[in-house]
Amino acid sequence: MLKQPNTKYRSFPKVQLADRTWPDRVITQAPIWMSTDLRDGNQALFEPMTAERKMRLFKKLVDIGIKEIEVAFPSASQTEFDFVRTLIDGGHVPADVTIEVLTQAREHLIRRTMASLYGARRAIVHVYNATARPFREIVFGMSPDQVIAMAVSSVKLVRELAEAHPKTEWVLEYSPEAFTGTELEFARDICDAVVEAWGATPERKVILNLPATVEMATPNVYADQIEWMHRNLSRRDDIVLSVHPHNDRGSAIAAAELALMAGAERVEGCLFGNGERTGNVDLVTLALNLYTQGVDPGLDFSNINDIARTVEDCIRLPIHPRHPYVGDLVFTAFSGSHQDAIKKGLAHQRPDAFWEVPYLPIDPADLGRSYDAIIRVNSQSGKGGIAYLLESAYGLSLPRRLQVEFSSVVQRHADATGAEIMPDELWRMFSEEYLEPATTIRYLEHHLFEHGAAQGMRLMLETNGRRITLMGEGNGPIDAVVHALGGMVRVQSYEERSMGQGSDARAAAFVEIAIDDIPGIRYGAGIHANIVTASVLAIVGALNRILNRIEPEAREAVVAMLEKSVRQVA
Ligand SMILES: CC(=O)SCCNC(=O)CCNC(=O)[C@H](O)C(C)(C)COP(=O)(O)OP(=O)(O)OC[C@H]1O[C@@H](n2cnc3c(N)ncnc32)[C@H](O)[C@@H]1OP(=O)(O)O
Ligand SMILES: CC(C)C(=O)C(=O)O
Repeated sequence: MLKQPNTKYRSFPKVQLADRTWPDRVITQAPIWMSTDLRDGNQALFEPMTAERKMRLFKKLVDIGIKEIEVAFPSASQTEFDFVRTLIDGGHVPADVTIEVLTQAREHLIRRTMASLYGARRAIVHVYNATARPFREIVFGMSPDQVIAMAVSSVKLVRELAEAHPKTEWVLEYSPEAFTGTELEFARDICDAVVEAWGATPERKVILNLPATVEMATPNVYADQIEWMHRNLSRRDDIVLSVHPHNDRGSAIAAAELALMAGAERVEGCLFGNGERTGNVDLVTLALNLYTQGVDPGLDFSNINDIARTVEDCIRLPIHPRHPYVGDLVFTAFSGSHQDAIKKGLAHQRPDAFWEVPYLPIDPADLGRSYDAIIRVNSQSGKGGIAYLLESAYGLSLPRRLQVEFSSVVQRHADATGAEIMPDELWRMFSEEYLEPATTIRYLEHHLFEHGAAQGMRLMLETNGRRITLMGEGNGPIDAVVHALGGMVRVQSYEERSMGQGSDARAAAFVEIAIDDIPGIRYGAGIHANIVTASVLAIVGALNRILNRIEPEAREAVVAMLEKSVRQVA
């Protein structure tokens, strides 16, 4: 790259529009949407779509609710021409949908283009010629007046051919191609001439489409250009002002939004931003941006995954996993603080309240996406995401401090493997760590019985291959177990939850214990149909987890104390 890029590139000139009004405007209604997936999108593919794929995508666009669809460049090939004929002759165009086709401003191409449309109920004929100086001078070798004459004579020819076929409702669209690089006065003059040549009226408007054929500047400059045109076109009431942003600088969405604020009423683009080079503006993102501001886009993306798969299959290009609203990863949080906030936000969100879940600009359910995939766990995840996955996949809700304890277990595993951890893997780790820890002391069975005002507990365990029976009593089962264990165990916290519902319901007990003279506090968990059994399992589990972390001699000392308890009680 150059050390001094200013020797090769220069900044885009400002538009003289000191009293611009668009910065204060808010978009309050959806524009007219025009999909050019089957034309601009199609011309940007390794291989153009087959007629079958074009038809499939056409039907999907109709399902979404798009009412104006540019279906072909009929003079480019027989396939393109035939596709338009099939749509018309096969009766595939719904009554509320208008098909559109594109043609250069050249007589033989216009005649062929019009022939493709005869018999249509309503059709938009889209004529274009480039208007920027390099095109005028280098491509066409024409003066500005000659370029205007080219546009005007083409429009007159379309008008003449249209008038010869009055059964069709004809709409003219004109694009000064390369508008963003065209002097604004010249763009206005050629557009005014076209409007005049078509004989436009407020009832028979011309669509004037001002393309960012190449996105050349920041979006505010495009907005200024659109507002300038909006204010300076001589017959604004006879015009539907349309924009066609490309994404060369990556800001097509912003450019389209600012253009709407600046006076545009119609947007041309493609689903998920397919199109020449870096693509056309993405109609899905634009529409859903409106939706998240409370504006009905008039388009239906309730099953966005199905739309995405159809588009990918038709155009044979993948959608990026981080593409707004649709990418596989956009409703996913890997990092701990995001997971924590999303988990809390989802729990806090009421169905009838304004959407307010941190990090999620839209409710994934509105797009037919599931919450399950929102949180995923890898080495950057924290306790919140881990807890969310265990709860959503297994109905297991962990106490907060247990979440902290278990997340360090998960963290070690994630660091070692470097991979994402799926819910079944999390469950396996949780089971190994808490439900089936390596055992010094094995639970066999217990009997709980009334013992006067107290509860008595006979607890059978196995240590070193020997069965021992301990007796205890207390003011409840937990107290009785602690007593049976000789009082060396102190319960720091106890929580129980239910897992599942009805006859399948099980109890989950979580106990946090400490042992006298042994450092560390550990959780144990027990899951069982019987809550007392779950609690006993949790205490024995926690005991084992502590014993697993200490020296063998200390462990033996604890076991010896237990066996001593047997003698004392028995
Ligand atoms: C920004 C856009 O997306 S514009 C749409 C682009 N899409 C397409 O081009 C669709 C596929 N194109 C094609 O199949 C062919 O280019 C055709 C059928 C349209 C034309 O083919 P050809 O007649 O062989 O011309 P070619 O492709 O070489 O185009 C260059 C000629 O078109 C002229 N031209 C280019 N754009 C226009 C225009 N909008 N209006 C009038 N003439 C034009 C050029 O000046 C050049 O003319 P010249 O040969 O007299 O110098
Ligand atoms: C023909 C026009 C609208 C076009 O595709 C462009 O300028 O990008």
